[in-house]
Amino acid sequence: MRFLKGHGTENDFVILPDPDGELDVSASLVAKICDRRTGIGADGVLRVARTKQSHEVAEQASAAEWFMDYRNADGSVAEMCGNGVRVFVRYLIDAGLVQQPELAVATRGGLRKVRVEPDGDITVDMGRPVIHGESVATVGSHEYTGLYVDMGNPHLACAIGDPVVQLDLTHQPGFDTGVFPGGVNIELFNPVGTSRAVMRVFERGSGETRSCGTGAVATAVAAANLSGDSTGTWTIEVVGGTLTVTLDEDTSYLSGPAVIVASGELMLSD
Ligand SMILES: N[C@@H](CCC[C@H](N)C(=O)O)C(=O)O
Repeated sequence: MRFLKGHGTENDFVILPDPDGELDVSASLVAKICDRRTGIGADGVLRVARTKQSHEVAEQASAAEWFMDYRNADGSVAEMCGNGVRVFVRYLIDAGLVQQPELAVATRGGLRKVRVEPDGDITVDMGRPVIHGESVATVGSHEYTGLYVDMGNPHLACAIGDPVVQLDLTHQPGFDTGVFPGGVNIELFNPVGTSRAVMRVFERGSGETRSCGTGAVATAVAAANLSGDSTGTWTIEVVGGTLTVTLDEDTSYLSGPAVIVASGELMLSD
């Protein structure tokens, strides 16, 4: 099985090209691939499939040739991955599968329009964030109140007083399973000056990662909400780099780098 490896601000992915829909990618195979000691190591897997051959998203086939079949490191599926879709498009361009700098990608969370910028950064129209109110995350003995933001996938973005760099995120933070029965991605952030935040994230299905695109947008939404805004451009500093989030009346945009760093033949099997 051919694979590539890429990352967006160090949120890293194994890419499995599957243009003819031939791969049987089970949850256990994904977990083996993502294992950082016995596999390739990644936060998730991006299977590159044709939308028309993918029954889950077949209704998007008239608008998007390619479907980003995203899996978390534990093998679970997720609706959307903001950094994943940027790396996915970097792969499509590098592989010569698309030529134009603007295209739509099918995801379980719906169609996402993507643009390759002249400087090489990749911008995704992430859709309109939906705010569902407040909930609480627990890290160690500390409780942090945050905003439940739906980005196609669920997020709880908490502004905290403690420096995020000092948090111990080696264990799953607590959350209200009544509010998030399917789990949640938890962002903890420190607002810094105007329109900037430093963020760490504990992702559903992957644990702490060095960046999360949907989480960066959720963080911008929560940070803007704290300052009484709903629009503007935010710089989100993540462990693996810097992402730019723009919120406007109707939608949100995520921009940042995305690179492919390796390719090879996978010798793992189920
Ligand atoms: N890292 C991603 C989000 C991946 C999915 C997430 N773990 C979930 O289960 O919802 C991003 O960049 O958005």
